[in-house]
Amino acid sequence: MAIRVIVAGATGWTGSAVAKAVLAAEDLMLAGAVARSSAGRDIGEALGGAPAGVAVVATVEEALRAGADVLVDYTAPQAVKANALTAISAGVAVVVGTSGLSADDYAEIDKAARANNVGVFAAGNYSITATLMTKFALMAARYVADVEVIDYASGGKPDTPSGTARELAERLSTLRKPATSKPVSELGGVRETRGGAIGAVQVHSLRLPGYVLSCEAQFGAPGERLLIRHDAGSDAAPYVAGTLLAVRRVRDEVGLRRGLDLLFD
Ligand SMILES: NC(=O)C1=CN([C@@H]2O[C@H](COP(=O)(O)OP(=O)(O)OC[C@H]3O[C@@H](n4cnc5c(N)ncnc54)[C@H](OP(=O)(O)O)[C@@H]3O)[C@@H](O)[C@H]2O)C=CC1
Ligand SMILES: O=C(O)C1=N[C@H](C(=O)O)C[C@H](O)C1
Repeated sequence: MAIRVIVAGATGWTGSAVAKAVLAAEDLMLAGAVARSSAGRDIGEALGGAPAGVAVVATVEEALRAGADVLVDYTAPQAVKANALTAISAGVAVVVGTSGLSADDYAEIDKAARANNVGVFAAGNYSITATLMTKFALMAARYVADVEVIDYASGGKPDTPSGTARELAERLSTLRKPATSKPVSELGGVRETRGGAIGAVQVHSLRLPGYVLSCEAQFGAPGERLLIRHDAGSDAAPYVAGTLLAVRRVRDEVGLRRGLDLLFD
């Protein structure tokens, strides 16, 4: 039987690519589409194609009324947590694409998922090459103590750091050896220029026209540096396959799992 999928943010840059892929996949069924400004329209037509027989609704609560197995969220940082908790409390598994959630937010989502016997999957970045960046950086962190993360995005990105950088810093923190640089708290001058700490890793976010989203882990050792970097282009296609992989696997476990690499191996 096809997996019934609701896409929240179905008219957006990423959500529209995911919704089209769900409509095209034989083992998936688009059970709902959420977006406020297109509410009432057929999602196929809203995306510039043939009618799909699914009306866009303004909220996840409304979409859940038709029944679903998995909610995919590509909305906005201020909407994603409530959407995820709403789906979880209805017993529906969740794939989180939207960025902006903190470690505390994820702990709350995990607790709710376990209480409701539901699976949740989240990845700061569903692209395969971005996931490889994280994997390679985690490998390097086993051998090199000093690492900082730099996050580049367009000026309009509403959250900082990016979901990609946040997840990378959180995961590097789990392997982090003591840094050799002076502690930020002991520095004179403008301390904010040293970035913000996520776990044990300093993260620096640049917001400039010309970037889509890039993320790099910079490792330093005496006399040398290693740069591991991912650059996203202006097409949402790289996120689709990873998102659908998570949709197909999210109901296999209870509670939250984070990082697309967990599904690679
Ligand atoms: N993990 C990953 O690999 C990736 C993560 N992202 C993240 O996904 C998120 C979305 O990015 P992007 O696709 O560029 O965003 P867009 O702004 O292009 O699209 C957002 C979509 O969500 C809808 N939306 C926004 N707010 C709400 C709300 N409160 N309730 C219901 N629907 C809402 C919008 O429609 P309307 O305004 O009409 O409601 C629109 O359909 C961002 O946080 C981004 O960082 C993006 C790409 C990859
Ligand atoms: O806001 C975006 O555009 C993107 N955000 C994601 C993030 O916050 O890491 C990743 C994606 O490359 C695009």
